Amino acid sequence: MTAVISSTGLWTPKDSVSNDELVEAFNTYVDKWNTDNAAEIEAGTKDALTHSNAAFIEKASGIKSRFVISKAPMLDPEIMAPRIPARSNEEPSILAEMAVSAAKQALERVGRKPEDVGAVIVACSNLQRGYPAVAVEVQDLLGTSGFAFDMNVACSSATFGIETARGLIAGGQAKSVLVVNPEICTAHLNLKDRDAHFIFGDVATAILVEDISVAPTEHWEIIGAKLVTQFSNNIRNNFGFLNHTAPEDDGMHGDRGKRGLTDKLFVQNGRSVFKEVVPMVANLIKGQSTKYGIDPNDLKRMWLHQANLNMNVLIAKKVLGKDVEIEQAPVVLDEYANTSSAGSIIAFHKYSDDFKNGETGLICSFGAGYSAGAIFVRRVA
Ligand SMILES: CC(=O)SCCNC(=O)CCNC(=O)[C@H](O)C(C)(C)COP(=O)(O)OP(=O)(O)OC[C@H]1O[C@@H](n2cnc3c(N)ncnc32)[C@H](O)[C@@H]1OP(=O)(O)O
Repeated sequence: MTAVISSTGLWTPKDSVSNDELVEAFNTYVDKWNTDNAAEIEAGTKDALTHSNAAFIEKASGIKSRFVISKAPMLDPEIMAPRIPARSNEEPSILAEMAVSAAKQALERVGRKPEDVGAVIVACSNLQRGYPAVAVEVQDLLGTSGFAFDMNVACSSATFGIETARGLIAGGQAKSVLVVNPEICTAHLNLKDRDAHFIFGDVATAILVEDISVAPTEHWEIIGAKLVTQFSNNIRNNFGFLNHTAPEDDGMHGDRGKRGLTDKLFVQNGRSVFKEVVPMVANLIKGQSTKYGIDPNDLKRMWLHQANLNMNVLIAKKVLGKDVEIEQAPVVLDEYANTSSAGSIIAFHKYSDDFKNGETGLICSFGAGYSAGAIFVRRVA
């Protein structure tokens, strides 16, 4: 039983926010906060907030802009957050809607009918509710058969989802499995946190994983995959269903995070993440390449997780033993920022059409957990 990747899909929000726009809003918020708190700052009981800087953002991360679902409120210094109106239970939920848009594109690209899909996995960092599973709603909206479920491995949700789909196919549960990654990362982002306000964007991706017996002639053979996790608090978000039960935490308004920022949103020690995740991922890629008898230099492309450009350049250098050419490790985070699990899939979707029969590549995710997933693929055309 061989599972292959038959197709991918991408849904991008129409609005984009540049670093300059984001920084202007942030700095206006900072000036107002400092004015409102001038007495405490003067008395030394509060620290003044510091301006952000667009040049720093691009240099430190490689990010130039991000696509977002709710632009105006994010840039309103009085709000500094997306505003996504709640929907009634009779309307499709926003996460399901985004997932369906990406999934439809993946299906249409290979002429696959929804009813031929036997399983849907919604694999993403932030699920919008406890239950029913968003994936079951996607199944209903698309009209797929079989079953559906949600899973979350943060930034590695898509690669773990692909490998889970492969397992379902091997176990005979389905011949055609849709893995979808709707990511509204701006909603878990603290736009008042200077260290992180620039990091994330919104998007949805889809991957169609199929048994070779039903797959199109042109597809991506999965040579092999490896998943790893290693516990770390360096990327953490304490949002969850127990928040309102914590007596010491004043419900959702806990203020225990790094530098007094809310820990019910994304918080990270970016420097530590950088230092610890780079060797973890480089060793993963090198170890698996050896196992499959592939010289990493023969990989035509590595579609790496899109969190930080400098991090990707360093990982590629450790793996290849030399500086990487941009075509070999394409960048989408300049335009999309960090879109968590979707990042490496956007790169794969946008930069894979030039592959010829037999050429090999690597989809690789890494992030919170820590978690990392490496999927080695070979083009069959
Ligand atoms: C879903 C997921 O993918 S989870 C995310 C996974 N996370 C990652 O992969 C993160 C990897 N790490 C990173 O990307 C980087 O560490 C970054 C971009 C977060 C930060 O870059 P760094 O170069 O490490 O910056 P660092 O936080 O050390 O700050 C360096 C300086 O810039 C300053 N700085 C921080 N933010 C800003 C800002 N917005 N504007 C201006 N200056 C800033 C800091 O105050 C610091 O100043 P100092 O040297 O005077 O103390």
